[in-house]
Amino acid sequence: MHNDIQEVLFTQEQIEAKVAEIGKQLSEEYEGRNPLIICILKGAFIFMADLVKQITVPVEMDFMAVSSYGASTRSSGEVKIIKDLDSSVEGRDVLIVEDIIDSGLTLSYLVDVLQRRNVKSVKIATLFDKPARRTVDLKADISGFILPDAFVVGYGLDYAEKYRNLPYIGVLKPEVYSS
Ligand SMILES: O=P(O)(O)OC[C@H]1O[C@H](OP(=O)(O)OP(=O)(O)O)[C@H](O)[C@@H]1O
Ligand code: HPA
Ligand SMILES: [Mg+2]
Repeated sequence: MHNDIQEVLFTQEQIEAKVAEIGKQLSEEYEGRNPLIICILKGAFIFMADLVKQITVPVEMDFMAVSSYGASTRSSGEVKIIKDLDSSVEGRDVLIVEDIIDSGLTLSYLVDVLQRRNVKSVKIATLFDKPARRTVDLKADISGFILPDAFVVGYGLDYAEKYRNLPYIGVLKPEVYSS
């Protein structure tokens, strides 16, 4: 285990099994359709890569980069689009793939942006969810794991751009971000 990690919440094996389950569920849900899957960078890149391999219907993919945390463990409250989509979403069945929903600010902003671009439907699949931390009313259609109110890293999630490559998800030792 990495020295800055206090506790592993979900192991690589548990995550793999959950991602396979979500992939199966989405394949059934989108049977006969051709969804556009949007990966929210940077955090969702590992989940996206593992998830799409488990989806059996034809899909298209696009990527959007947003940021609101910077080098902090709290949302700045301002969601910045750093890279917008390459393709049009008008009339499309859109599936947003996200690593974590915490305050809900990032996704409530993005759902609003997509709806104004006249999508046919929009659904959210998140691997991790911290419902206790919501400041806006937002629910995912699929939530893989429910997390306690603690800042976590790994499997794409960072603190100040570090730890994204850990294959598990863990709680960071408080002294790492308070120092
Ligand atoms: O529900 P919220 O409170 O909005 O938090 C969730 C968002 O915050 C993180 O992104 P971040 O802004 O850290 O950018 P990153 O993905 O590049 O790390 C995470 O990847 C989600 O997109
Ligand atoms: O717990 C978290 N860890 C990393 N990034 C995050 N963005 C929102 N919540 C978190
Ligand atoms: Mg981040």
